[in-house]
Amino acid sequence: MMLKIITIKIKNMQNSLSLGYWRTVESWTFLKMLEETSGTRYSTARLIFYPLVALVTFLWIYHRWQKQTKFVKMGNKLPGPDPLPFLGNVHLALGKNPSDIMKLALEMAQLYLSVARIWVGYKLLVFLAEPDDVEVILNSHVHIDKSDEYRFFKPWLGDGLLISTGQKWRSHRKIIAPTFHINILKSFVGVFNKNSKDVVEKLRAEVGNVFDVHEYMGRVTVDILLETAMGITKETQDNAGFDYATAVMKMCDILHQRHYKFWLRLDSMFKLSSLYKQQVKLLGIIHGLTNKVIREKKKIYLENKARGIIPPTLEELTRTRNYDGDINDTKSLADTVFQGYKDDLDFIDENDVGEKKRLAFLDLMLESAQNKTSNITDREIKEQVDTIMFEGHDTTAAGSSFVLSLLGVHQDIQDKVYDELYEIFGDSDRPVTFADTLNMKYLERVILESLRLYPPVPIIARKLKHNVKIVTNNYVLPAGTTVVIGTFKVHRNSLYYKDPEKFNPDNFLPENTQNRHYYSFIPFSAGPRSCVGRKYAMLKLKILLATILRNYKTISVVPENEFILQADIILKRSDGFRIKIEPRKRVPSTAA
Ligand code: HEM
Repeated sequence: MMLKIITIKIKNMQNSLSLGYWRTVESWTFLKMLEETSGTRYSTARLIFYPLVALVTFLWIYHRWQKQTKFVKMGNKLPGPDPLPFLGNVHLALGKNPSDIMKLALEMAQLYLSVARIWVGYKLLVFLAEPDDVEVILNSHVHIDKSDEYRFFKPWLGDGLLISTGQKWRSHRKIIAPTFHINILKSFVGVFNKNSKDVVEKLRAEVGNVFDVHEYMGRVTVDILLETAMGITKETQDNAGFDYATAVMKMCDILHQRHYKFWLRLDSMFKLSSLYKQQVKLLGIIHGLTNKVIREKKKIYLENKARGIIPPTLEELTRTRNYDGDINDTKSLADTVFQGYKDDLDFIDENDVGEKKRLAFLDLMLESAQNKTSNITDREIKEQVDTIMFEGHDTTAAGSSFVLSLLGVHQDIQDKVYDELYEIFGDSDRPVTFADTLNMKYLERVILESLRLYPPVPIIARKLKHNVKIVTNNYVLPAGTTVVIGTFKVHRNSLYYKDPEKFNPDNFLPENTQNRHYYSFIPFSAGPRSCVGRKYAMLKLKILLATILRNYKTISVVPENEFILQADIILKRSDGFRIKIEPRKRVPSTAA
């Protein structure tokens, strides 16, 4: 019915447009007659009418031409709401805030199921939610180009790994992926522990209060990244970490506004807005920190080099060694769940990095640039540092905040998590070891289930270079289409999850995962462009959450169906991750 009304409206509009055109022509002809009979020149009127007629004619011809092009014809074969001339479906998002947009996206998802297309002007966006279709795109080595929208990140992340493409992306991924090798990650366990204990201390001030736990998670994830990925110790950090985390959150909000307020998509319009001024200021804070980090690390590197202390080269660290039977010991539940991703991370782990010496991501990049083992420039290093700091921080901050709020709602599940931790640690306060993390099987299922229902990266977008046939109805997506993979929707498919809206960690019991479509669970994306930080994130989340949950019980002040989700670059709750905490007594949940 609604569609019918919209179609009639469009037809009326088209009629009135062409009527408008003829009226303009009639008026102009009338003006000419008047000029000829009276001999007077209506120059002002001419100045207005002549360009107006030209403009209306041009727009009309352009619209008719666009409608006839193969691209538009192919796009219109896909299911989706009827578009308006020139605007496409932009009007659907007009005047909506991020929470309304999320609601609208979910309504559209209900209506169009597996494939939905919308037009933003004459730009075609196709939303995919079927794992078979998602696999066609993500598993491809051809469709690796990010969509145009990622250009909004450029002033911030430059050509970092997240947005670069082609040879540059390939060569940089080859340098960066090994810096997340499991042996290097194991050496971060101490830092994860230390920072997790710090946050437990800070949280003591909140006992009895209702507070937004995301603020604490944002801060601790930045601290951990500075120390692990950048090699900047806590003692040398100042308040910059907090300012950085706040600036990142505000930047994400600006970028998000540029996605859905279509006038801000134009650089010229954006530069006139107050948001641009804010962006310049925020980038000053963000780049100020990354520049400082790189400057200091480079100085230390050169001083060490002068004293003959040279870290091993990347080649030495990633030297291939025969499989020695040691690998299975490091495999966690998540590694089994993600084994179908066919990315380069497992391959790297199966090739030993040699010495298990702690080397930060930034050390490795500096070392490889200094030793000329790669062509990476100082500027490129900075872009990668900005990318890792962004990708590595906000995602895990949201991920851990969702787990803590969900456990606050589902007390029975929290009891099971705590009992597993009690079984591993008893009433001791000892730090978590890497081996302990392999025994946190239930906690791991809770994390995976939380990533399923509330994936921190709710959409992934690619721009197609060629026509692509997908599995659903053999639809063909034309070259130039922006494909949007709605992770949030993919994860809530009743074909793969029995009660898809229900928080149920048993969805990740081995018997439930072994025959499931790999692409029905893609919180870290999949294929050649999957998240390089996946193993880092899972290890960090386990240690951080285990440490918090050994010390506190979390209580949510709102039920899960009242979480207000915000369609942002990173999925968040616009009502805040409000919880309460109570100190734990360090006895099994039944005794408590
Ligand atoms: C729960 C935590 C995390 C989630 C859910 C997550 C998710 C993702 C997703 C979905 C992508 C693909 C984005 C796209 O194609 O548009 C991605 C890419 C990426 N992630 Fe993560 N991520 C997490 C943590 C991390 C961490 C801790 C790091 C680094 C320390 C990291 C570094 C990256 C990088 C560099 C890329 C770009 C990879 C490429 O294009 O080759 N991520 N992540």
